[in-house]
Amino acid sequence: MRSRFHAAFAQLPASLQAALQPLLTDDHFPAMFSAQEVEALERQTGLDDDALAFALLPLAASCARTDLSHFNVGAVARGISGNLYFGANMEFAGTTMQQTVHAEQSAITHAWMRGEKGLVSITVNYTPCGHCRQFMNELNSGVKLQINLPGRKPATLGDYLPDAFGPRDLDITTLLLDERDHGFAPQGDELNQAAIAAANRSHAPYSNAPAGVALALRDGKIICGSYAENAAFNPSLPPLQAALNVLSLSGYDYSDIQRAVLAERADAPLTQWDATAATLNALGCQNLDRTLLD
Ligand SMILES: O=c1ccn([C@H]2C[C@H](O)[C@@H](CO)O2)c(=O)[nH]1
Ligand SMILES: [Zn+2]
Repeated sequence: MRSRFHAAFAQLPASLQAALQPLLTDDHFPAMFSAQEVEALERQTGLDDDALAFALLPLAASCARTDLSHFNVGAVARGISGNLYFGANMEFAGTTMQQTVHAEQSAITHAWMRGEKGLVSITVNYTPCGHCRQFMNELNSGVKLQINLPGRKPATLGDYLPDAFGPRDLDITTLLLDERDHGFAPQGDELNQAAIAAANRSHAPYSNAPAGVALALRDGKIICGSYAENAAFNPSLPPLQAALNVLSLSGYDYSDIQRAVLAERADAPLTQWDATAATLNALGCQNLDRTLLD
């Protein structure tokens, strides 16, 4: 089991420890459980869906990277597939506040990057900030998304974000987690193709500037991130953040990154290039290439 989990794991109920132990042995445990694993965990522990998600929060929160705040937020998203996905906040020293990934954004984009098509609920150990409520309002689950917080009755996004501004106000009908293919043809080596595939899945209806990042790790693994725009623009999540999120949740470190590729349109009104290069630089990676979508 990765060392990050040790302290949180030790605090879990004994029955949950026993059920989880065999699933956590790999240092690169994917920070998610399939519907089948969830069913087995519930059978072995007697916990129901929501109780299991709450019980897993300390483990999710232990994935946080909070050099600035030391305030670890954990989230567990449940997909319509029945899978559970961890999320945790990430802060990036040497960059800007704007690069921060919130735990709720982390769980949501994690689910998306693993192919989930919609979310049923999100369980969080602190009340979601306004930025996260707005980020969640981009999802195809809409205001029906269930939000579970410690000590509160289950409520919906609609309860937490009344009178919301969202995609419909800008006449956008393709929502976050909807299946999307921008249709750019694969080109270049495997890493370039992975970045293009990530860009093809990106949610960029406001700028029409699809973008994706692929990271090649020293062990040969490739991790991808797709750009997720938001109707309110600022809560958008850059493609590098989406990739670093999966990397970190999967038990890798920034020093495991060997090479990165950003895929974006040459003639797009926005570019991810400078921000991607700056953040990667701060993480000690200078090996970034750009592949142009056409
Ligand atoms: O809803 C919230 C509020 C804050 N944070 C994180 C962001 C930052 O890393 C730290 C302090 O705000 O907590 C979240 O993850 N979710
Ligand atoms: Zn937040």
